[in-house]
Amino acid sequence: MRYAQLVMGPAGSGKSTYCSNLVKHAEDSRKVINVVNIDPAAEYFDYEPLADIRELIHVDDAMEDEDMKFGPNGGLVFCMEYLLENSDWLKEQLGEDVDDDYILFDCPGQIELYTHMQTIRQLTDLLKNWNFNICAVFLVDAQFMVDGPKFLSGTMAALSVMVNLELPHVNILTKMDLLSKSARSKLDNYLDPDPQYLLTDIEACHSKWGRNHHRLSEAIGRIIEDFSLVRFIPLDLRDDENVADVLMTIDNILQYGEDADVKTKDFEYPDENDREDSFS
Ligand SMILES: Nc1nc2c(ncn2[C@@H]2O[C@H](COP(=O)(O)OP(=O)(O)OP(=O)(O)O)[C@@H](O)[C@H]2O)c(=O)[nH]1
Ligand SMILES: [Mg+2]
Repeated sequence: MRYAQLVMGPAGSGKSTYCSNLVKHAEDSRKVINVVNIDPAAEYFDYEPLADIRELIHVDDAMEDEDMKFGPNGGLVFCMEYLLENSDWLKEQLGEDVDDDYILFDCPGQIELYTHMQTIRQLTDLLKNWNFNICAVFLVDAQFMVDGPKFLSGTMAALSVMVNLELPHVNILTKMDLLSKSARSKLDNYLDPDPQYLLTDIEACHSKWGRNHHRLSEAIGRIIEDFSLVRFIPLDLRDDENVADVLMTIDNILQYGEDADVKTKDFEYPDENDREDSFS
């Protein structure tokens, strides 16, 4: 078996940073995690990718094509379809089917790819055929979740990804280090889902939505709570224990390491004092 996290989320939600931090975290516990970049428009990430879609096709290739004349979003969709048509390339880049391979797929930030288009789903079907257990990991910037209406809309976004991909799924709130104390405590109240609290908050925002759709918001909140549909795990990358917990949650879902000789590499533990207390 091979293992994959499909790391998704809106633009700038912290996908690439999450990937590079997980690689470092794994190194600290003498494990190997690789990252594959499948964002054809990626400009910056600080991990060494196992494979990089930009070597197959770059979004500029699609945009600069005289006949196609794509804009950035159409170009992205074209590139993802091109990747699927050239899946042999990806298969070769992923290498031999080695037991306990662990790969993060750093995805593009256009959310429509996950909420209603089929390309990512087709990609996951391919990965399943190649013996991968996959966990969908959906990242949302915690700063966009700290008031009632935003929390509701972030929850609905996560839900549409879950419905569209039908994969084992984890939602993560990123950039927890940027929240103020008061924002953090507000978020804690939402995370322990209490639709009533959320509703009161939505109403307190005096939004037209809150006034006109009180019962709808309440119903959505209740459905989400009753069916335990959407949960978010907060992640502060500065906190090693938090990172380890998140990774363990995902590994349990993937059934990674259950009966395995987990792949390790010789690695010298850094001196505790040398560790930087920063998120990257
Ligand atoms: N403070 C803080 N900043 C973060 C964290 N994660 C990411 N960032 C910053 O947020 C910005 C976007 O992070 P990326 O990791 O590039 O986000 P992304 O989701 O890969 O972005 P796209 O690929 O453009 O969609 C960068 O400036 C990061 O340094 C975090 O946990 N804490
Ligand atoms: Mg990125």
